[in-house]
Amino acid sequence: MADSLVHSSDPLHPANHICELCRKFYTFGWVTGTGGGVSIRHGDNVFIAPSGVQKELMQPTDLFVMEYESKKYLRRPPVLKPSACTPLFMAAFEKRNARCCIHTHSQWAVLVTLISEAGQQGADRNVFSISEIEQIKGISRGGAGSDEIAEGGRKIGNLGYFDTLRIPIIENMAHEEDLRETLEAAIEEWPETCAVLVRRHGLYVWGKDVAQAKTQCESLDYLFQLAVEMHRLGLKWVK
Ligand SMILES: CSC[C@@H](O)[C@@H](O)C(=O)COP(=O)(O)O
Ligand SMILES: [Zn+2]
Repeated sequence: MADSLVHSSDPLHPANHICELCRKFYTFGWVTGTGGGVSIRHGDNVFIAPSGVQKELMQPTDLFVMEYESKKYLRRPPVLKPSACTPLFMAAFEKRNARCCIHTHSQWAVLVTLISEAGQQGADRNVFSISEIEQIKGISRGGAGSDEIAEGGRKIGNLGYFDTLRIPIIENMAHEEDLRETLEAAIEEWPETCAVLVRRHGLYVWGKDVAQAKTQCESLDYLFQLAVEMHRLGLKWVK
């Protein structure tokens, strides 16, 4: 029974999808050296990678399956432990109703947290901000991604070219799971963000589905790399 939870010929089945995404993300330098990972909430269950493994070599049978409501594991591969990122993935699922959360160790993400820490791109060292770059339009307000205007007139959907993208930065801790409290606080404080940067560590980004989480992760990494190059050229991130 437990193995049937991860056996499917459908490439978009979460067990297959997580393995395929990690193989792809490895080529971007996002999940190398066992760092990073992907979790998908599908139906009543959450699919989670094991801890300390080469994410690019995972097989569907390596995955943990947790029942979302009860938080009970329906499938626990022998010997392995669930990813240390699990509490952080769950924070995105619980606080933003996300269906996919990606954690990268992107060097571009780390570099923008270091430049911000040095205060060389604006006074607030705990926020990455950038404006008037076309790729900003690839980022949703809060991981919603719809184009409607929410009740009460609060804009949702994606940011526009003339909007300033702001991503909160939290300080790294000795252990991944210790980041949960500050990550949750950042999600609460920044209702429009779909991501949180972890200083000297990487990025957590989520979406209403895998496609939105993936495309936002790609857009953010593009913006982080551009920001580093802009900094090198002495250009300001925010006009
Ligand atoms: C290179 S160790 C990286 C880990 O400490 C952590 O930051 C991470 O991203 C992956 O944790 P894991 O428990 O292996 O899924
Ligand atoms: Zn990490």
